[in-house]
Amino acid sequence: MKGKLITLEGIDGSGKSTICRLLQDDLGFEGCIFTREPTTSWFGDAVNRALRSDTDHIAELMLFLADHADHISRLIRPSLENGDNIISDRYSASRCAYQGATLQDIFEDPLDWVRFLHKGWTIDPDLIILFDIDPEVAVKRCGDRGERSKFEKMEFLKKVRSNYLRLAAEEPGRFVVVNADRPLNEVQEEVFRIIAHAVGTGNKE
Ligand SMILES: Nc1ncnc2c1ncn2[C@@H]1O[C@H](COP(=O)(O)OP(=O)(O)O)[C@@H](O)[C@H]1O
Ligand SMILES: Cc1cn([C@H]2C[C@H](O)[C@@H](COP(=O)(O)OP(=O)(O)O)O2)c(=O)[nH]c1=O
Repeated sequence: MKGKLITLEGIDGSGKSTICRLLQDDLGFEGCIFTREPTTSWFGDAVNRALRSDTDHIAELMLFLADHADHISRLIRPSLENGDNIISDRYSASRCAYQGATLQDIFEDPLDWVRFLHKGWTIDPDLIILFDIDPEVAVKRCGDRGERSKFEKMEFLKKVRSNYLRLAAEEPGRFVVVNADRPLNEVQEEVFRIIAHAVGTGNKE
């Protein structure tokens, strides 16, 4: 693999998509490929359909995994082999953190189980930027988005956040934890610097 894979992670409302848009608009990162999970393929459509209904949590996980497998074979692997750098708004850590929370009544350690399900076929990111924020702040930022999604409930997001922090603690070499509860320009400055350093663009914005 010649390119670098960088993923942006965090609870809903942590500011990932906003930073992703800013990265996409910045000339310093114009050589990067921008992508996301859930993807925009029909697998991603199926995932979004599951998210809008009361789909069984195991079934939902399997849809997320199918979307991930398709994402890897169609875009991630060929792009990395081609030497392209990739920035993905959510990736496998979202599954460990979110499904590690939805499945907590079924498994003793659902995070570990979900992580295991990726082994042997996924491509691990070179760098995971975790946008860390108190769910109270993130939910306030989302306004009425909070009413619509079952994933934007406070207690649930607290569990998701703690799962993310556990992942980061277990793999400190791969994760960078960014305090996302700061003015946008400060978060942007830090994230741009981290990514520029990782992909070697020389962009110091
Ligand atoms: N640093 C920030 N400070 C205040 N509001 C922010 C900040 N970053 C993003 N927002 C706002 O918070 C909301 C959620 O941000 P978004 O980027 O969609 O989060 P995510 O993609 O992580 O769910 C948006 O309305 C966005 O404009
Ligand atoms: C990629 C992924 C997302 N999700 C959740 C996080 C979000 O609540 C929802 C949709 O993701 P997304 O569209 O990225 O939401 P947001 O922009 O609000 O962060 O799906 C999982 O539960 N598991 C996963 O593997």
